[in-house]
Amino acid sequence: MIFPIIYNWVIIILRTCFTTIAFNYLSVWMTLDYVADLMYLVDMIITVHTGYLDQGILIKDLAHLKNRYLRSKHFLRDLVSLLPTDFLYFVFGLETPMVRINRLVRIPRLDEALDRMETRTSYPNTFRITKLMIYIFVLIHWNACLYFALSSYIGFGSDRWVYPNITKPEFASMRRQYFYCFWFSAQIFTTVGDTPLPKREEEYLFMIADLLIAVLVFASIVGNVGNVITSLRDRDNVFFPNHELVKAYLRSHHISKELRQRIDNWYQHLHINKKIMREKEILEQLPLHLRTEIAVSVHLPTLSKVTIFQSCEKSLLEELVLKLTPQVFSPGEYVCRKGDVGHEMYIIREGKLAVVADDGVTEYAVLTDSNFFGEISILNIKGNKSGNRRTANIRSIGYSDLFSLSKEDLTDVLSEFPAAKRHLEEKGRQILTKMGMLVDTGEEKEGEEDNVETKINTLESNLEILQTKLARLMMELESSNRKMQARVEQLELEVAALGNQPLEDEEERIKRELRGEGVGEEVGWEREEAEGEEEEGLDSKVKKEEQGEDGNVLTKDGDGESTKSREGDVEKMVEVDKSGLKDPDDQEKKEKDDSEKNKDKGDDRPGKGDGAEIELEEEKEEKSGEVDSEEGGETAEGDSENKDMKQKDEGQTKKE
Ligand SMILES: Nc1nc2c(ncn2[C@@H]2O[C@@H]3COP(=O)(O)O[C@H]3[C@H]2O)c(=O)[nH]1
Repeated sequence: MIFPIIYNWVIIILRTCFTTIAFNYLSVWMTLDYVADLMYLVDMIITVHTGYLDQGILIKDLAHLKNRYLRSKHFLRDLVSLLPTDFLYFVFGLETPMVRINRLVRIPRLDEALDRMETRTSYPNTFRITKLMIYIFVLIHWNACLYFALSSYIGFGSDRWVYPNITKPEFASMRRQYFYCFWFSAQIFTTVGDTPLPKREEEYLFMIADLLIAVLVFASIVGNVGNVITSLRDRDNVFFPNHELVKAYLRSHHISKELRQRIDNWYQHLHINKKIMREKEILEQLPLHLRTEIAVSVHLPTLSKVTIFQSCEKSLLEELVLKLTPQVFSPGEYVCRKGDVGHEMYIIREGKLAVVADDGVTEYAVLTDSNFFGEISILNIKGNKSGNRRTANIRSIGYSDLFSLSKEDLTDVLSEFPAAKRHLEEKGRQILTKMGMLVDTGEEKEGEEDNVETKINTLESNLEILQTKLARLMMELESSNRKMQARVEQLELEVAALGNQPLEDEEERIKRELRGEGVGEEVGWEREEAEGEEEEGLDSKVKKEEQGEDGNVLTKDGDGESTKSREGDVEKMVEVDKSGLKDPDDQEKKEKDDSEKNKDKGDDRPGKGDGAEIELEEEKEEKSGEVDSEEGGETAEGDSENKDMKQKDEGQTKKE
């Protein structure tokens, strides 16, 4: 649309005012006219098919788009600009191209096109200046055309102000006519003041209008050019630090000429080699992902040449690239000095640097592009005698273009990429060994540390096992306490109840009772109930602990070995606990066995009616005897078992 609109704006007025030009190239104008019209038409079709965003969603439905366009004011404007006014040629003749004046109303579309170009172009300032030049040209061109038309109206050569007589050969040519008028018009607008004085009122009016345009419109256009130039300078200021300010500062503080010279050279180097120091600031407004992409495409080639980063994953490089700060060092300048505390490491982007002795002359090594240095003092290498202090002086030989990476950023990145860390440390260790600044216990210490770690882990798991055991033992203790208490209470009751019986009988009964032979149904049952309750409680507790949430309490730490060993422990403990708890079937079986045993033995203890409970009691006692003897070894069986139990019972009674 830029072409047809500018064409119409320039040519229609030209052809209207300069009739010779219009007639001499009539066929050209006619062709171009209809090409421009065709473009106007195509533009309308394209506009109908151009989707738009509605709440972030691209609307592409043709019927909807058509409807929207037909209802918009743009459609009216486009339609007016394409009305076939050319038919008026038949009325006014071909010498009146003014009939096409409606083509000019498409001008807003030109603005739109230029705005879009401005946001897309990589050279916005050049574009802005070009746009302004076009506007100025069109303005002067219109003025020139009108001047010629006015001169024609007043009469060529009738006074000094108007265009000279075109019958004179030197003013007759078409080109002369146009150039003269354009020059005259430009002179008025720029208010150079070298124009002939107007003679007639029309001439005065023309001059007044022109001067007003010059003051208001032209001045604002020229002002815009000024803005463009200022923004160009601002751009430079953003790219490069403001040298003028620094210069003024140096002068006001009477800085030595030599230092000032060095600073000037540094600035010159930046400008000549287009070194941009404020990258971070410039790209700050972009979202992070775009910034990363830019930084990666700009700096990745340098980074991937650095040995330590060659084998690194892209993600590490991407993380790293955003943290790099560009720095430029001048010839002879020290990047770091031996003994200083290290805060950052450096990657050489371009330039040469020397590792120099303290005398500043002896060079131990020269570091070039894609090398790095300054890592030793920030890596906390074990056994490094110099700690966090620089181990060497590094001096820039020429101008050096470096990337610096702060200690914090490096630590952050390396914590996620241990391979790169090892590589860096290895290189640092090599240098330190060469210099004799590494305490060789570094490796052993590492081994020791590993050892200590394993020990701590084992201790921790053992502690857990012990805690579980302790919990179980505590529960058992509590349970036996309760048993004892119940028993004592029982005995007290019995003593009270039998208070009136003869002392000898009483004594005999208590003795029997203490031996665990029981005194009768009631007591036996009571005791059994109490114990049963306790056992049930304990049983469920043990089961709960045994199973835990996932069916295995001891798999919590995910350590296979320790889990296994602890499982063994649990089994033992469960056995221990179960010794006091009976499975009903087992109990029945055992009861039978025991009664048979008693029969065989011809035991004179009370028969089934009285003795069943007492036997149960005994069994329990037996089991608790097993608990006690569990850790000691095997449980005794048969008679010996009973004897043992009796002894134990006696012991227990004594305790009571
Ligand atoms: N000490 C020493 N440092 C070197 C040598 N070559 C390169 N360097 C680097 O110089 C850097 C000086 O600062 P650091 O001690 O932090 O880390 C050092 C190394 O990265 C060398 O031969 N000796």
